[in-house]
Formats: sequence, C-alpha cells, structure tokens
Amino acid sequence: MENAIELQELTKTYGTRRGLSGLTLNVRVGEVFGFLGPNGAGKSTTIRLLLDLIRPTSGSAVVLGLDPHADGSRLRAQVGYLAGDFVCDGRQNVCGYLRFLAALRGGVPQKRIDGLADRLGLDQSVRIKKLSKGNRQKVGLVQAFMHSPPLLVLDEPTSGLDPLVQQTFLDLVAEAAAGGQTVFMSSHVMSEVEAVADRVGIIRDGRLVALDTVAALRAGAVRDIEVTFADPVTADSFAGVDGRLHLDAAGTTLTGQVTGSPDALVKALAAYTVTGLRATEPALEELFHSYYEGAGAAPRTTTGQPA
Ligand SMILES: Nc1ncnc2c1ncn2[C@@H]1O[C@H](COP(=O)(O)OP(=O)(O)OP(=O)(O)O)[C@@H](O)[C@H]1O
Repeated sequence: MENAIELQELTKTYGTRRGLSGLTLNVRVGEVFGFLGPNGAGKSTTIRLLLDLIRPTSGSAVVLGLDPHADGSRLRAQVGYLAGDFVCDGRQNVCGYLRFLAALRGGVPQKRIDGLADRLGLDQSVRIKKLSKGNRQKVGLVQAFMHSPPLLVLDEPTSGLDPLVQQTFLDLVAEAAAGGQTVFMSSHVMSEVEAVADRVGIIRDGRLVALDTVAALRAGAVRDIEVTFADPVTADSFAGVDGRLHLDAAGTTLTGQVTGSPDALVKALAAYTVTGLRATEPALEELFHSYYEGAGAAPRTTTGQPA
C-alpha cells in the first residue's frame, strides 16, 4: 500500500451549505501531512468523512486501503483519532477512562499510557470533569497515540495546549513518523505544522488552494534583507534578483525582499566589498496569509507530485 489516504473529488454539502468541494488528495504511508485553513474552511468536514462520521455527497475516500463506510470498524481499529471537539465521560478519573479505552482497543501496556501522560504533564488521578480545557486535550492526545496506530488523524491537536506541551506533542508526532506511522493533522498554525509536516495542504472555502512540501513552500517564500557596502554601488547590479530591492541615496545600503533562492543576490554581491549582511528566515506565515485571504482556487504545486 503506497497511500494511507486517497481522496477523489470528495464533496460534502450540508443542505445548501458547502462543507467541502471536490477534494482530491493522496497522503502517502509514513507521511506527516499538515492540513491548514481558516475557520470554516472544511478541515473537520474532511476528517469526519475519512472516518465515516459523516457521509460524502459525492466522491470517494479510501483510508488504509479500506472503504470508511463498508469497512468502518476495521478501519477505526487502526486509527488514532482526536476530534476537534474532543469530549469524554467527565465522571471517571483520567486513569480509569484511559484504561477503559485501552481495553476497547484490545489492550495497551499501562507503561505506555503512563509514559505518554507523564510526558504531557497529565495527572491521571483527577476526575475528567475537573480538568482544564488544555488538560482534557492531553487526555485526547494520549488516547489517540497510546495504541501506536498505523494512522493518526488529529483535528486541531494543539488547541488549548501551552507552548511546552505543544513541543512535546510535536516530538510525539516526529517519533510516530520515525516509527512508520502516518499522521494527518489539521491546524490553524503554520509554525507547528512547518516543524513536523512533510507536506502541507491549504484549504479555503471548501477547496484545496495549495499543496506542497514544506521545503518547496519555503523555497518560494520571501526573506527580508539588508546589505551595507564599503563603497557606493549601482542599482543595476541587482536587476537580476527576484524581489523588491531599494538602494539608498548614498548607494551603500541595500534593503528589501528577495523571493525564493538568495543565490542571484549572493552572486551580485560578490562584485563588491560587503561590510554588513542581514537576511531573515523566509516568512512562511506571510505566504499562508496570502492563501488564507484570497489566492486563486486552483491548487498550486511546485514539486510536480501528484495531488
Ligand atoms: N453539521 C453542519 N451543518 C451545517 N453546516 C456545517 C456543518 N458542519 C460544518 N458545516 C459548514 O461547513 C463548512 C466547513 O466547516 P468545517 O467545520 O469543516 O470547517 P473547519 O475548517 O474545520 O473550521 P474550524 O477551523 O473553525 O474548525 C462551514 O461553512 C460550516 O459552517
């Protein structure tokens, strides 16, 4: 099996409301896939369709080689799922609840549960209804990861988590991927997805508007630069650089933005004595905002990989 998830023209309408429009997407086995988009974009709709929690209006989904509807129970046994609106029985304490779910999944070593809870800083003795939102989210994460399923489907997994716990979550994802598990996670936050995802899809208004590797997205992103020279230079020298550059009146300070590879800039600079150089990391966040706010509807890819 090459792909853990295969979606073909997957569409969901809620009455007259559009949830998802013609989503075609493959997620490879072992890949960490980040699914980003603003509120109401269709992320949760996609995730629910993957697990047969709702049914498509048209199109198809194949998950771990199975039909989510016809093979629902076989599929769910192999998936660790964290719902965006994760709710659990508040009367039990964390330990009892996790043991109950572990038994449902055919047994999980207590050491594994304890290890995850400790790393996330989750006190298992507390009654669930007394937990804060963030601590309840940790319960959701433990139950998704604990049986080491081949596929993790995580809807807004870091919602409510403090930055330290977010980092622990990213470590768990990286470990899962290193062990060959596939991870499909939705998020609003580029930086966390960027840290762990192999590829990213951006969805807006129910449509895929970008699909690419994190590396390719970064290669096409913009970085701010500032260069100072020992002697005045001419603006013509930088005509071949892709971006927006400004040379000051004295001709000794060049500022602005370079798009994509900085190679052309570096080669142009080599002709002069450079006394200072500052270049920021490419601002992927800005790239994302451009998609969030109104990029074209056609999926953009730069890797040549099939969608
Ligand atoms: N049960 C429902 N009934 C009617 N419309 C729905 C229902 N569920 C989702 N929608 C609509 O479908 C669209 C996509 O919603 P969805 O929850 O999938 O977005 P999302 O990307 O997960 O958003 P968020 O980031 O806010 O969770 C929205 O316009 C939403 O209002």
